[in-house]
Amino acid sequence: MTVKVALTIAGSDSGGGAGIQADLKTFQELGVFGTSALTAITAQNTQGVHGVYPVPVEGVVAQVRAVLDDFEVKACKTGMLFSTEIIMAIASLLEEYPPIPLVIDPVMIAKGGQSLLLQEAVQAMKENLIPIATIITPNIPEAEVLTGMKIVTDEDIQEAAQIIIELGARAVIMKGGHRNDVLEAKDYYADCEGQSFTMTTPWVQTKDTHGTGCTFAAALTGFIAKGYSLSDAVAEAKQFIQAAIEDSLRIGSGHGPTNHWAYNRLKKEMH
Ligand SMILES: Nc1ncnc2c1ncn2[C@@H]1O[C@H](COP(=O)(O)OP(=O)(O)O)[C@@H](O)[C@H]1O
Ligand SMILES: Cc1ncc(COP(=O)(O)OP(=O)(O)O)c(N)n1
Repeated sequence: MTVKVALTIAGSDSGGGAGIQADLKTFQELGVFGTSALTAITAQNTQGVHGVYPVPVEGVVAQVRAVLDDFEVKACKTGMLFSTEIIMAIASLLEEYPPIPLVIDPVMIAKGGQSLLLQEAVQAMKENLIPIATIITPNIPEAEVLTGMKIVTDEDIQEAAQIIIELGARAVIMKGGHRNDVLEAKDYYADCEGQSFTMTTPWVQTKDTHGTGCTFAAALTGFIAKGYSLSDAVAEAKQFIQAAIEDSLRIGSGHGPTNHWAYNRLKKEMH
């Protein structure tokens, strides 16, 4: 069996629920060998982000280059990118290598309201990174920033998805975790070939949702690295995050992390 390798380019969450830590835990659970390039260190726990310390751009580039020069990376994910400089450097670096499926989680603001992407960097993300994305995974507030439109209804979600595809992404999944008006966790997938579908799971009443977006995008990246089609990878990632939210770990005093072991536990129970 050949081990598949995935790369995450993201920030560190000292609390272990989001960022690089969530990505690597998720890759591990999927049997994918995780490699990483840190863009920033955050002092973070379940109560919030207490400090952000960006890595110098040459350090980010050196990490990505070290991984890509040595491993056959099957899928790459970006998370917290923090600045225009880091975004531009990563976009041009990735173009030096043979194309790798690229999952962009356009991380902007943490649950506690702290900024993980400088406002001025949004334009660089739209112009330089989204056009090379295999799939981008915005939550509703991120999709509002990327499209400049207010998103309330299902029709708004579909319209915003089209705008994001027109920015150059091959596919988009609009995550529904920020919709308070629904009893279901509804995510909408659309791609540049005209395929679209909605994935719905029961809404879990919990405050332990720290890192849901990172974990979902990491699972998607892991399944792509394993060779799943984009639509199958999205569907399986949805199962992964649903299990991780349902089987809460109840650690920390604020918004606790999701349970990265839960998907495999559930699979074992089913067999
Ligand atoms: N309380 C919940 N119950 C079930 N699924 C949820 C819940 N909150 C978020 N999700 C799911 O978790 C994934 C991440 O969504 P979201 O929380 O919107 O991302 P982000 O962490 O980037 O804000 C999506 O698949 C979403 O539907
Ligand atoms: C280092 C780091 N990266 C990303 C995030 C955002 O994670 P997300 O999955 O969107 O979850 P919440 O922060 O919204 O709970 C982060 N917090 N830290």
